[in-house]
Amino acid sequence: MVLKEVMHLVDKGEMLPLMEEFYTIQGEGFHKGTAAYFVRIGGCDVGCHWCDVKESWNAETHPPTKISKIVANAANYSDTIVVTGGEPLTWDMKPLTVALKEKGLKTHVETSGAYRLTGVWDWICLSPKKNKLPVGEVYNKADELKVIVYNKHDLIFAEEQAEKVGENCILYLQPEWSVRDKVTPLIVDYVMKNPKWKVSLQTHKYLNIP
Ligand SMILES: C[S@@+](CC[C@H](N)C(=O)[O-])C[C@H]1O[C@@H](n2cnc3c(N)ncnc32)[C@H](O)[C@@H]1O
Ligand SMILES: Nc1nc2[nH]cc(C(=O)O)c2c(=O)[nH]1
Ligand code: SF4
Ligand SMILES: [Mg+2]
Repeated sequence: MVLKEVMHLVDKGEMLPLMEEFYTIQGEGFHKGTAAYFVRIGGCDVGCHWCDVKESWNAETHPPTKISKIVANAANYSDTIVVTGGEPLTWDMKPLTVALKEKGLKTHVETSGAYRLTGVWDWICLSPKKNKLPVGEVYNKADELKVIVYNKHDLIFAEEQAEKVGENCILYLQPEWSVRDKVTPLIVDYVMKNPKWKVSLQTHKYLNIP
């Protein structure tokens, strides 16, 4: 295919820069402990200094891949597909998610919400970032809010973000991995004092799985 054609298909969400795919256990949030197939889409310009997957940022380093291929492969592994990145909402998620739903698969997304919400989702994990706040309807549509805590100021940010989500949205505080020993006690104390919040850990990192 010529480059222009590929770029056009990526624009339409018919092809996506695929970084990696893997069958694992959802490590974080409400569905932690549940087997799922992860599809990691390249491209993100949010720029979190502690991001644990910086290799995802530059979309040009990840091959544009037809969604039909992604879907056919994913269906072999699990009935639950977690789309992550990078920032999946950089791209139009409608074609991918419609195709996954047509196969009877459950669609979950991990997103910062920094770009317009596209796609048909069974579960939306919104993890807002201070440097590029969520936009539009994602606050109302989020099933879980997962705020990463790097320092104590992030608890104030978490409360501000919790004001914006729907009343049934489940609220999580997750330690930033590199400072987990320092911030986990803060989170534990905060959750006991403010029990509308729950703790989320990156359990896959403790299990040594992807
Ligand atoms: C790599 S991001 C990709 C999806 C999307 N860009 C986002 O940030 O939600 C997947 C999840 O990992 C979280 N995360 C990334 N780096 C982390 C770190 N160092 N410690 C804890 N959580 C982290 C993000 O906040 C997000 O909830
Ligand atoms: N096991 C596992 N669970 C996860 N939950 C969210 C992840 C992500 O990077 O989006 C992730 C991940 O990378 N691995
Ligand atoms: S928004 Fe997500 S992928 Fe992008 S830098 Fe932040 S944690 Fe990493
Ligand atoms: Mg991860």
